[in-house]
Amino acid sequence: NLSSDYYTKTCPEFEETLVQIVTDKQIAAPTTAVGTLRLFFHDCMVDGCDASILVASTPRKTSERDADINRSLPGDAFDVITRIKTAVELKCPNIVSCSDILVGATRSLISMVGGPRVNVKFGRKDSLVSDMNRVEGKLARPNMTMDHIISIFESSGLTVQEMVALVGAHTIGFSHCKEFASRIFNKSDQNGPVEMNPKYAAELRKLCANYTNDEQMSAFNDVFTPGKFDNMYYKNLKHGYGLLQSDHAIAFDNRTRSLVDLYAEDETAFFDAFAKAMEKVSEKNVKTGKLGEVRRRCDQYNDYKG
Ligand code: HEM
Ligand SMILES: [Ca+2]
Ligand SMILES: [Ca+2]
Repeated sequence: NLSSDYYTKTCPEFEETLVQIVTDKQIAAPTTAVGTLRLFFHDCMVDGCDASILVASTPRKTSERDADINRSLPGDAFDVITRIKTAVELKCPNIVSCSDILVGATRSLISMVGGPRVNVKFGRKDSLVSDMNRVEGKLARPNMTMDHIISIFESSGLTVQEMVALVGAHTIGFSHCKEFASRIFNKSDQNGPVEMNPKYAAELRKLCANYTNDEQMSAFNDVFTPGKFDNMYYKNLKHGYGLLQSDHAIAFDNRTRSLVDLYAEDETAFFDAFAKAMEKVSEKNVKTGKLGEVRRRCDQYNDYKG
């Protein structure tokens, strides 16, 4: 039921408005792209792309966005979606869903930071549910085993190949020190033939020396080209510049190594694979028809009584 011209008749200004706002926001706040890409991924892995992650908690119910793993999602990502929704509601009220806005914004931001053109379709409805308890087990964590991480992607219908391509998103953005502290402060989880580059590890120890007091401290996921969507992430892994334990591990696991080699050699192969996998993520399990609604506010269901 999704289509690329879903809003052509009902909201012809949707795309132009979205691109304008996304562009202004990314220039004013350059971390918008990374935050929005992660927000998209965390929405879509939990019950499909349905803006379940945008709903605010109420005194009665803690929503997805307050699940532990989602707490670090940056405000700028939520903000760009709110801005687009507000502008689009003025032009065509009650037509464009929040889930379509999140998907469209992510697509535009990826190409703004140098990534591939992703062809996304529209027509998703927004969820009638957002529950922090639905998040557990659907998103991988950096210190999980490769078996566990693969099984999480597979239970969402994603292959090992798609997983390796999607994690290439770590070519941009940051991770807080606590996400990789165990790797740099006690060498407990080095599990590849290549260890973390010692100079890199020393720099990270310096950066994160005070991380238990200063929880905001974070490092670039891709130390060489942190703001550019390219295939540098895969090149880094092979030389011990992977930041998270999970990043490092995919370069040396038998099931994933050859794909890392391919994407490190051939950026076009990575871009094609990333775009295809992202399209798949954006379409799986989406709600259409009566299974959802077009929210008037992205952070509230339409029947919200306060
Ligand atoms: C093995 C699977 C994955 C694991 C274990 C993982 C884990 C993480 C962690 C721990 C962070 C740091 C969060 C923080 O400290 O604020 C992060 C950041 C990020 N992740 Fe992943 N991730 C995975 C896959 C993905 C995928 C598939 C995507 C998107 C398609 C993605 C997109 C991002 C982005 C863009 C950031 C940077 C966010 C920012 O700078 O605000 N990740 N990831
Ligand atoms: Ca969702
Ligand atoms: Ca990069």
